[in-house]
Amino acid sequence: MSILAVRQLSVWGKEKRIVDSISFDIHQGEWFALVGQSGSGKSVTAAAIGQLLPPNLYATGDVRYRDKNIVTLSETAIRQLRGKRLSYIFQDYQGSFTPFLTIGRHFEEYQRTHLNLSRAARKQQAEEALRSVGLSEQLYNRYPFQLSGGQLQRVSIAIALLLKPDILVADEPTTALDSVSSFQILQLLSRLQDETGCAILFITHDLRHVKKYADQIAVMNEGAIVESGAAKKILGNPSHPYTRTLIRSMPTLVQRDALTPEGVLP
Ligand SMILES: Nc1ncnc2c1ncn2[C@@H]1O[C@H](COP(=O)(O)OP(=O)(O)OP(=O)(O)O)[C@@H](O)[C@H]1O
Repeated sequence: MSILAVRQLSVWGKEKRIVDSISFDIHQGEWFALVGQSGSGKSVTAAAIGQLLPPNLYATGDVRYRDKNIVTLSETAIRQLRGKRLSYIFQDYQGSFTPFLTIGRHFEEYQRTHLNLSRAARKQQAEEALRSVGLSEQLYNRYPFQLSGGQLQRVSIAIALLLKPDILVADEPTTALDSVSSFQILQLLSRLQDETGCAILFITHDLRHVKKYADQIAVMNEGAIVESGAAKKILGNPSHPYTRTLIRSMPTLVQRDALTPEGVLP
């Protein structure tokens, strides 16, 4: 059974339709990748799901989470859902932090909104969460500027997973990181997904990440989904010309695939 069922979701701007009646299902514990070139509508789709669109855009259609259309939930209801059941991490992790608040205060704000815990329990929970993403609990008292990009993205993951959501929306979470940090963040997400059983909606234009981690993919082009299904099948045998072009534009993916088991080109 799907945990999130997206049906005929469209996103409209003033002058045009940006996302064009797309449908897909995400199942419990699944890594679902939404892929496509820059500007194809991935981020707007992710934002529409949690009612995070900027004011000049609006969504129509159905996004079912536990039999509720969450696109039409009230502001209060969607706030409760976001964070508790549906969490987000973003490419721009810097933007998620307030420079003059410590890491601990960022946890606190989140905990106070969603939980009823004593101060000591909040601190203990935050320190455990920091350790779960491979960070020292000493970062609790530090300010965002004292952490590296990779560390800050780890903190946002720790906060996003604090309440054990059913779905984590990860919108290009590694784009702003160097390749070593990106690799570590993806490994971390994969481990935490195994541990928590959450589904991940992973937004990316990098098919190398998809190849390694995704169970299912949907390929977006100009606001529409042109092809979707099991990641292995689509990457191994794409049927849509756009998907084929996307795969061809990833030289390392093609080259690695083209190598024989001995590591040479046939
Ligand atoms: N606030 C906005 N107002 C008007 N148009 C917008 C707005 N935000 C995004 N768009 C347009 O919607 C389209 C899809 O943008 P979106 O950010 O979803 O693409 P994307 O596939 O996520 O790209 P990227 O990989 O570069 O993040 C683009 O043409 C973009 O210019």
